[in-house]
Amino acid sequence: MTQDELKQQAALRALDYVIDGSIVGVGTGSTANFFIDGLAGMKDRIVGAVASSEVSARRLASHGIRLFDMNDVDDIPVYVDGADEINGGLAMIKGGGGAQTREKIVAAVARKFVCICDASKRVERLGRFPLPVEVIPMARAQVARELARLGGRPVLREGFITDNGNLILDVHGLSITDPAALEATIDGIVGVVTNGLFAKRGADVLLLATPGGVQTFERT
Ligand SMILES: O=C(CO)[C@H](O)[C@H](O)COP(=O)(O)O
Repeated sequence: MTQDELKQQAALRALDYVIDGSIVGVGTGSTANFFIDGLAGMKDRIVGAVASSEVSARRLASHGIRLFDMNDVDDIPVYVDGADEINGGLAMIKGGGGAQTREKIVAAVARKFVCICDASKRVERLGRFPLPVEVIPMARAQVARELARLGGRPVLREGFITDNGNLILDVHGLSITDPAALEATIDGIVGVVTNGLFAKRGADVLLLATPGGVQTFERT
């Protein structure tokens, strides 16, 4: 079974969590794309969706799914998104697609975060995947110095501008022993918009697609 087939299996299982008559929070990435395509098959049962990126918004719209602005929405029962890494406590690294800021905003409002992944994303310890940090352009060098002081090796994502008009520094080599503490520390650096650690607001449910089937894990 290919990685894409596994991603699709996890994504389609997440359709079971969609609540009729609700506005669905939708993530970004190749796994989220499979979810969007599946959601199209039940679009008459939902009110619409809020997207965590322009690219997901376009894909939702292409299926005729009604889009809502986050500022007009105060209840999102379920948010479905992928991850770059997820640990046993359902803390994640996200932002491989550079969308972590909007993803965090939608996830913050959502009552339930359903993470959809193929088995390669499940790790014992977060940090092999470089941590994406969204940075205000004029603060790039200053933030890079601070991240280096934390033991990381920040690398500018060349040619990439976020949906918010900012830059991404991908930070290699961080030792992430306490994801929530590091998330707060990095967010405290002046000029950082958000970082890709989702520990304060981790997933509530992980749908992990393995060759043997989709396994469900719930936050305890
Ligand atoms: O955080 C993300 C985008 O910012 C994605 O969820 C993450 O990069 C996983 O992507 P994919 O489903 O393509 O493996």
